[in-house]
Amino acid sequence: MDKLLITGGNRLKGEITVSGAKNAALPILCASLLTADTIALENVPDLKDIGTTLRLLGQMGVQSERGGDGILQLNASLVDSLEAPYEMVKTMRASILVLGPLLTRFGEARVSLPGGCAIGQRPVDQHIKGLEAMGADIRIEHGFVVAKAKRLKGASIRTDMVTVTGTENLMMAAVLAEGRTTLENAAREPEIIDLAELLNKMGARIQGHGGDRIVIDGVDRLHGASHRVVADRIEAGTFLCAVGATGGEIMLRQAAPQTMGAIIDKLQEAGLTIACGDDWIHCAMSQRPRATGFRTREYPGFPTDMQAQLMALNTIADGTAVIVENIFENRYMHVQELGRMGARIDIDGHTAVVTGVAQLSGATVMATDLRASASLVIAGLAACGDTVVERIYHLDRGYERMEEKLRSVGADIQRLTREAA
Ligand SMILES: CC(=O)N[C@H]1[C@@H](OP(=O)(O)OP(=O)(O)OC[C@H]2O[C@@H](n3ccc(=O)[nH]c3=O)[C@H](O)[C@@H]2O)O[C@H](CO)[C@@H](O)[C@@H]1O
Ligand SMILES: C=C(OP(=O)(O)O)C(=O)O
Repeated sequence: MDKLLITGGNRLKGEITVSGAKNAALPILCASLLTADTIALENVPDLKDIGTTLRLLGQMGVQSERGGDGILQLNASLVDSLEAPYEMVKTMRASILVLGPLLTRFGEARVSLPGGCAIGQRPVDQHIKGLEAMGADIRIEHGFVVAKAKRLKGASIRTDMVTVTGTENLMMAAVLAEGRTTLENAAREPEIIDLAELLNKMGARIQGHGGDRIVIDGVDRLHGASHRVVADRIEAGTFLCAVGATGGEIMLRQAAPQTMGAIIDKLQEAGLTIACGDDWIHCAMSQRPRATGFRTREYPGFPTDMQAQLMALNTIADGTAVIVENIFENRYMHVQELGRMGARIDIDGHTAVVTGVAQLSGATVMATDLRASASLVIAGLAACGDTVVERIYHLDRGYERMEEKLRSVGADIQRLTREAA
């Protein structure tokens, strides 16, 4: 298993190009199931989760090809399997996003229930409840969601909580349903807007995306389209936290600062100097970070996917920060590992109290999930001495060439491959 070896202490300086958003690209790839025409996608990041999704779609019969220009073409005219097997779903919960598209276009789907996960239970009951409201017959059989419907019918659906992939699944199901669907309490994340924009280019009739009430008028068929995936706000935020922790100055190119309001506000509170243009973010840090408490919330609140990274910054801040994780019940797996590097963090339920220390010390630590891994990298960059981050396959799920990007701005970080490790 690959590891990262980081020698801390280097200030970061230079330019990084932000990749396309994993969490926008995953539902968008699944949206290719909605039409027999070709979908052409620009800015799809090269990630393990993208590879897994392409394999999942491939075994259903979707053809995909990435051209020399980086554009990914998907064609779902020859779909001959309507099943998402456990082997794939277990490594990537977003596989549940094939459920809505398969059911609405083909009238049938068999998708393995996602397995247990390090950050919490993450049930899919709201996806199921919404599809049932649209007339689907859904059973849980042998660990699979088995769904059938002649043609889905538009419905008024209010989810019990705000769910990102739930909103995406139901939105994709509704585009080919008969009549109007209204999604109340919908998620407002930029990735939902990105998906809705692609679907509208394909001929869907969606309004209100970006708000908490999305109205979808079903159409009989969708056609091909081209789309550029929105920039990854979590990747960009992770690099900003890294500069906050090491000091220095970086320019992020091809970023989407307009999707990062809560992240930028908090990092400014922590002492970073940040300037933004339409698609760039410049940030500089020349002082010890200030302790910055926050509560994770649905968009436009502070994202849970940035909680671990901003916590890492707080471990070396001046003062004490109170952090509350409101979205997932078990998303503090990084705390123990940060503690091995000298961080002082007390957990009580959903609340973490972080008392900044003057310096972390490098250690061997284990990544437990995607953003936990990113927090350990940030801590390693700021620590004195060597840090080895093990099990970085989690990191590879969601960060494109992270160590190369960090090395290009002066970090001392290298990947130890299985043979070398
Ligand atoms: C691929 C993708 O986009 N993943 C993101 C998505 O995950 P994901 O879409 O899985 O997260 P949700 O927004 O659905 O989860 C929010 C909360 O609702 C609960 N819930 C959700 C659905 C449901 O049917 N029942 C239920 O109880 C979840 O357990 C969680 O406590 O949004 C999360 C919250 O911003 C992010 O951390 C993930 O990075
Ligand atoms: C939790 C995340 O992803 P997923 O929903 O794919 O597990 C994430 O991107 O931080």
